[in-house]
Amino acid sequence: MTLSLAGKTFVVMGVANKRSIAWGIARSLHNSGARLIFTYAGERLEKNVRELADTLEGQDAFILPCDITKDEEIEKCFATIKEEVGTIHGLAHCIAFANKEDLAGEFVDTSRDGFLLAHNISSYSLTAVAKAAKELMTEGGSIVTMTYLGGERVVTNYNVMGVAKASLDASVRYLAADLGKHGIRINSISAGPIRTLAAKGINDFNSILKEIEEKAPLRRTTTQEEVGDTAVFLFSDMSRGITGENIHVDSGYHILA
Ligand SMILES: CCCCCCc1ccc(Oc2ccc(Oc3cccc(O)n3)cc2)c(O)c1
Repeated sequence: MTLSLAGKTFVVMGVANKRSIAWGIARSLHNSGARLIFTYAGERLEKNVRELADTLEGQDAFILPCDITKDEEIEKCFATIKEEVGTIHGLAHCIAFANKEDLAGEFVDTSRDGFLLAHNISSYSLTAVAKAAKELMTEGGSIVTMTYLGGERVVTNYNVMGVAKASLDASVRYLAADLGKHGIRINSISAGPIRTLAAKGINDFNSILKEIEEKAPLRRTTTQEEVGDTAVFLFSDMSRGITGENIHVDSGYHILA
């Protein structure tokens, strides 16, 4: 058993720029010998993803759009991937969104639309994508999604995204129960805060980073690289006995009261 992913193909969903967690996962996958397929949402990101993919030596990345809020788009995206490569061996789901006004103030004030939007993009999209990807995982596979501590306990300002992550975390367990018989594992990585484009939507983000540097057991914040390396472990045979699990890559912060 090795961490090598040579000869295997993985779909990475959610690269926005070089600071994205999805890009950290893509780089670790590439360094482990994987072939990569990138999907992005919104034409304006295609150039970013192409430029980043071109920096991966010897990687012949396939890049295509996928708006995960539309079932027909997901179907078309995976039909295209099936034509291009036939079989995939794993998928990284690094997609979430909530309206900025729902990431501040009090959770009790969340609108119905804001609640549904956050759950549609940040939680249901995993189930929709897993259903489509399952058909291409003819040799089994491994799915990894990104979650956060705010789905396990109250983190100020995380609000509706925390409730959506709780839904995502439960989805990982129910999907693991369904997909195991097809040789498909599904797990989550709970990453400590990283300064990404998404983090710009979080009020007072800097104070959280400072608190982590002062209090986390490892006394430092989390990097895209270490999240990427844990993803490679979850995509590799080294984690063949693990499904429905969540691994905290957060310098140990979650163990503190
Ligand atoms: C108050 C919590 C501090 C630590 C938050 C760590 C974290 C950072 C980014 C995370 O990902 C998102 C993704 C989308 C998102 O919604 C956004 C992002 C930017 C603008 C906007 O209007 N919505 C909020 C967080 C995430 O789930 C968790």
